Amino acid sequence: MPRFAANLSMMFNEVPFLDRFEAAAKAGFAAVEFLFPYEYPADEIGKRLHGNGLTQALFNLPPGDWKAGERGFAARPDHFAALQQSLTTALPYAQATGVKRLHLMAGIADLNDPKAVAAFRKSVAHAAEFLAPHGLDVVIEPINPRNVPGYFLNDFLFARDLINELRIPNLKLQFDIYHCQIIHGDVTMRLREMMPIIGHIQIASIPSRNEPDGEELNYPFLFEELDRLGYDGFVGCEYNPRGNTTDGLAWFRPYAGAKS
Ligand SMILES: O=C(O)[C@@H](O)C(=O)CO
Ligand SMILES: [Mg+2]
Repeated sequence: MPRFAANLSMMFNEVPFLDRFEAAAKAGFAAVEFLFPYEYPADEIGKRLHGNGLTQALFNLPPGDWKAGERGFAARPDHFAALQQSLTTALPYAQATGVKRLHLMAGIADLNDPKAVAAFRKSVAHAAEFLAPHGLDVVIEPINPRNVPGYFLNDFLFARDLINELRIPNLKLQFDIYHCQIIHGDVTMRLREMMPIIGHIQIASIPSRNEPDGEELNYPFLFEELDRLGYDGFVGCEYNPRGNTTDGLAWFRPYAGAKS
């Protein structure tokens, strides 16, 4: 049975961020993820997480000025110092939560620009090397160009090839099913092929990015497929609830209370 993590950046927005840990635990989640914890002290995040008996599945390294449109530094030539600083900033949060993987965002850059590709390779290798002694994996996530126009990493095949070529043990793929379906389709075959390099999975309905209970994909089939493939990582619920978060959790009832 998949181990679902509530995404606290998108779910439980009925309450302030720090109260979403309790809301997720009460709804039956044993794990959580979120985009960024950096507005809050690391020890407060750790307290809310552990106080509610939750496991932290994932969060992102600092992306730069999000409101100004920055989406990470990894593929941006001349931003290596910012990338290094983002690793240092994230470390206390990783230690406070006990998370085992961090998402390294690529940034706005051109996948066809050799300088951006070289910067991305260097950043990915550096981040993995920096985080390895702390027991942390680095995950990279292809994102569809409708949601983030101009995002560098917009191709699952490029990400797969890079991971396979670099062969860094703690470098893995963040396979967001929502993005995969929009970019490429053929989700089940891609899950089967890429499973050996997958470090984290996320879900949402397509095209609306709501609860995974209808629209374009048959999620119950995909959840069974993850079991058949022996996936034992987390499945992040990275969706915008159609209404009240708890009212939209009928899809989750069969899985609520599963141990992390
Ligand atoms: O899919 C997404 O958008 C996220 O997983 C993310 O990390 C960046 O927005
Ligand atoms: Mg995602």
